[in-house]
Amino acid sequence: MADKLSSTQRERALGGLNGWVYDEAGDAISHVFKFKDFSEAFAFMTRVALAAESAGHHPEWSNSYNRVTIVLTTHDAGGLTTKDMALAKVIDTILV
Ligand SMILES: C[C@H](O)[C@H](O)[C@H]1CNC2=NC(N)=NC(=O)C2=N1
Repeated sequence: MADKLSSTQRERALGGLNGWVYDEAGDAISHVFKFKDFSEAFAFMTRVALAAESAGHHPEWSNSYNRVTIVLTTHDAGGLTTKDMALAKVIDTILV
């Protein structure tokens, strides 16, 4: 199982991501994505779902019309790990 990140590791990893924010209470990172419409939002979710499944690491997320909120944390470890940072990086690349 992946180890929880130290605050130094976390800040360094966050610096390499695009627009993710740290939630201290949940020891998680989150990002609210906005799209043109539901179709675009759901297409994004489909791509993230496939990437998550192949990584064996899954987001907590919600969707409302053109908005997708993603929260990443590692349940098995009880907080943020490299798996969350790696999935966030993949999600960033899906967006471009
Ligand atoms: C057995 C399986 O790999 C684990 O249950 C994985 C699946 N996806 C997961 N996703 C997340 N976000 N946290 C986990 O601890 C986790 N565990």
